[in-house]
Amino acid sequence: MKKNTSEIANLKPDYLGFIFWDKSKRHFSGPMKPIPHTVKKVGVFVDASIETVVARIQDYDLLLVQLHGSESPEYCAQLKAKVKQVQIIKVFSIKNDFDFDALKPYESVCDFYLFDTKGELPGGNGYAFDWGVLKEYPSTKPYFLSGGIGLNEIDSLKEFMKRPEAKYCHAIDVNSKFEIEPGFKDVEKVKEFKKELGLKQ
Ligand SMILES: O=C(O)c1ccccc1N[C@@H]1O[C@H](COP(=O)(O)O)[C@@H](O)[C@H]1O
Repeated sequence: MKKNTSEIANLKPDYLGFIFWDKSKRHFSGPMKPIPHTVKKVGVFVDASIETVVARIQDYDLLLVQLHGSESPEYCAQLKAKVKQVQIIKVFSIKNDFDFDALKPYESVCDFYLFDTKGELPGGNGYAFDWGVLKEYPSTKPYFLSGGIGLNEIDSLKEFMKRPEAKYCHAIDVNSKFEIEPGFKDVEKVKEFKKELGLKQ
């Protein structure tokens, strides 16, 4: 599968994700080219064993892991105990509404939340959820906003960022809406996205 990770890394995003779920069209394996040291590497996993996650962290010097499956709070705590320096992003998928009580057991065992759209796949579904749901966000933990975000969402993103519920929005996560084909991103589109949002080029 063709990938242009280096070109995207050269745009200096804060984070760059590598998908280690082997059923994904974007599954990453093999050698990883060096990327700018300011770009934090994130490993994306779906119900992988702790041993597998630890092995990938060591293989690729991952600084964060993004857990897209039904990983329990105990799983997160065990993982954290093994790799203390690695930050954990626990993903929650939202359809029309969301019971924020589900976050409570994760408050002390992960570093970030990520809100994605519930779909057929555990991630990478390519469509957005109604961010209005986040009006009820009860936590002060920083979160990633994700799920089908593309150039068409620029205006609504700008509106969202003005709302109180965006206070703890730490990063905007993009994926399939910027692809020419799975795993191969459109560099010009990503540049445009950054420009439209007033982010450093
Ligand atoms: O992209 C995938 O194939 C994937 C598979 C399994 C788990 C997560 C995956 N992608 C992540 O999903 C979110 C949302 O992506 P999209 O914008 O809806 O395409 C993002 O964090 C991807 O890295």
